[in-house]
Order: sequence, then C-alpha cells, then structure tokens
Amino acid sequence: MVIGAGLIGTSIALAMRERGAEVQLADRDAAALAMAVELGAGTALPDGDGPADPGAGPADLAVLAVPPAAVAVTLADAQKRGLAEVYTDVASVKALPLRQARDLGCDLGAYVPSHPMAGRERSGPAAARADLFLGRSWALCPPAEAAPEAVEAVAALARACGAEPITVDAEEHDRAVALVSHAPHVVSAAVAARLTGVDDTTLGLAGQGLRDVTRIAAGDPRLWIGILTGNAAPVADVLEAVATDLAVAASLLRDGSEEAATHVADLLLRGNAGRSRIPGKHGGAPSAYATVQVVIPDRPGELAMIFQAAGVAGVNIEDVSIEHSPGRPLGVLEISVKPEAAQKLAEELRSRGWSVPGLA
Ligand SMILES: NC(=O)C1=CN([C@@H]2O[C@H](COP(=O)(O)OP(=O)(O)OC[C@H]3O[C@@H](n4cnc5c(N)ncnc54)[C@H](O)[C@@H]3O)[C@@H](O)[C@H]2O)C=CC1
Ligand SMILES: O=C(O)C(=O)Cc1ccc(O)cc1
Repeated sequence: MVIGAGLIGTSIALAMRERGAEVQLADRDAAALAMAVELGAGTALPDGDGPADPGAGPADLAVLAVPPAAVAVTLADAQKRGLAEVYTDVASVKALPLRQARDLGCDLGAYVPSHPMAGRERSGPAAARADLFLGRSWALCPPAEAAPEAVEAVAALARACGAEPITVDAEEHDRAVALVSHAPHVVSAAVAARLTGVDDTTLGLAGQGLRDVTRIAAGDPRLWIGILTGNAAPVADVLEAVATDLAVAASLLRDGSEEAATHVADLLLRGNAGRSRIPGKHGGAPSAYATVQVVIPDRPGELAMIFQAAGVAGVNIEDVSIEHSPGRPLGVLEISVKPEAAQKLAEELRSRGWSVPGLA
C-alpha cells in the first residue's frame, strides 16, 4: 500500500508493480490519485475509516510517501485503521517523524522510517519512474522498538526497487543529508535567486556550469520548506560553514593582492578534493572517465546514430551531456567513457563523418 501518490510514492508503486506486487494507493488529492492509477501504479484504496479490505486483511507493507510533517499523523491514522502489518515512510528527514510518531503513541514495533536517496526536481505522479531507485542508497532508521521482521520487510522493499538498504541512526542520517542534500539545495536556490530580473543578454551567456549548479533549485518550495524546517539545526550548521567560506573568499577578492588570490585558490583546491570524493555510478568508487566531445548538428536521429556507432565500436557509454550553443543549430555532445575506450570511439565517430575536435 502506498499513501501519498506523488513522485516518490508512485515511483515505488510502479517499481513494485513491475515485480508483480499488488499495490493499493491513497492520496488526499483526488487528481493525483487518479493519475497514479491511470499510470498503472495500482488500484485506489476504498474510502472509509476501517481496514482496506476486511476480507483480505492488512497489506504486507504500507509506504507513507507524504511530506515530512504529515508522516506521523498519517501513520497514527493508518495504524488505527489496521491498514498494514509493517509501515515505513520515505521522508527526507528522519528524527522529526520518529519523534512525532512516538509522541502520538504509534506502534514503533511495526514502523521503520526510511529514506530513498533518489529523487527529482519535479513533484507529482506524472514525474514518477519505476527505475528511480536503481543503484541508489536507501537509508533505514529503525527505532530500538522495531521488530527484526519489520526491518527486513522494509529492506526487502528497498532491494525490490533496485536500491541498497543502509541502516543508520536517525540523528546521524539527518546530519549526513543536511550536508549532502539539504544545504546544497539552499545554496543552489541562492545562486538561482540571483538570476531573477537579469536581462536576456546576461542569461544568454549561461553555460552548463550554471545549469548544473541550479538544477535542484527547480524543486517544489512547499516540499523543501518542510524538509529544511524539519532538519533545521543540522542544515543551519552547514549553511553557516559555507557562508563563512564565501565571506572569506569575497573579502580576499576585494583585497586583490597576490597572497589573497592564493587563499582563494585554497578554497578551489578544497572544492576539487571534496568533489572527487563523491561516489560514482552505482555508488562505487569515483571513476575518472575520459570525455569524447562530438559536434552534433541539431537534426532528428543524430544522437541515436552516435549511440549506435558507440555500440558498433564496442564502447560502453558511462554518461552523456549536451552543451548547447545558443542561437546556433549545433551542440557539443560530451560522452564519458573508460579512458582506454576514448580513442576507439573518436576514430569510429570520425570515420562516420562526425567532427571530434579534441582527441588526436
Ligand atoms: N522529491 C524528492 O526528490 C524526494 C522526496 N522524498 C520525500 O518523499 C516524500 C514525498 O515527496 P514527493 O513524492 O516528492 O512529493 P509530491 O508532492 O510529489 O507527493 C506528495 C503527495 O502526498 C500527498 N499528501 C500530502 N499529505 C497527505 C496526507 N496527509 N495524506 C495523503 N496524501 C497526502 C500529496 O497530495 C501529494 O500527492 C516527502 O516526505 C519527501 O521528503 C524523498 C526522496 C526524494
Ligand atoms: O535531484 C537530485 O539529484 C536529488 O538528489 C533529489 C533528492 C531530493 C530529496 C531527497 O530527499 C533525496 C534526493
């Protein structure tokens, strides 16, 4: 059962449907529920105060995919109705819902708070994808009271969605996501907020860097204010540390001396070092891929032909991005491949007429 048929709830439902599970869906927003049902995520849970289907008994597992502040009341209500054997939620903060669930007298033996570390900057069931959780981590924060079978049921859900369950204490989880997810969201929003009201000439100079730094700033402010206020102190700690670095950098740049520049360079070097610690694809060690840059005309079928050529050359594409050339019918496709495969791919593409300027 999935309560809250938005981006995350519907994505979990779709993933479980692919594994052959029966899914019942609920949402207080009738339009969201209808869309999730239409997408094949499951059937609508009948209205009412009692169990979902008195004949069939409670669901094996209920996933509460509602905003953080709504988790505990939704859990209390679902447990009162006896909707499921085991409950989890997927909120981006973990200590708050657990504390509130305890205060409301919920059955903590059957509740394992969790958090899939995957998402999108769009909300609602229309943005849902069955493959959203593939290769991602999924944090489990069982309270001391949680029954081992309940923990195993939620770990099995994570695995069935293609994710890797990781057990972590709720407070530790919240400090970690403040650093790796919540504070970055605010920093991204602060950079993007500078762009309101600027003229088109300025925006026309924007490159991929600005798009990368501001991608997550497109997220739903109503959801994010709930996440940030629900994890306020750990997020504030990180923001203060970032703000200090920024203030020091600004004052060094105003200073203008050569010595000041070396201190700014120290921050950039620390940035390189931090960035290189982010795990690579499938959560493995960060890998250094080579990038093959191909100039592509803006024509139908172009990307498909390039990908096919890579397949013919036996080269696995690890990642791709496109650098658009504003005002010109061209773009630069950046293909990340294993370093030993770069030359082979470049030769294959050149032999088929594409321009690959970078590699000899
Ligand atoms: N958006 C993201 O990238 C990620 C979000 N999360 C967490 O997942 C949860 C859901 O987020 P999204 O799916 O992104 O939001 P969403 O806005 O797409 O979906 C939330 C759904 O919950 C429904 N809802 C709200 N209160 C309800 C209630 N009391 N009873 C029943 N339905 C209710 C809303 O109508 C909406 O359809 C949040 O707790 C969020 O922190 C976790 C990982 C990633
Ligand atoms: O968009 C991205 O890259 C994300 O990392 C999304 C995300 C948002 C909120 C979460 O609690 C977890 C993941």
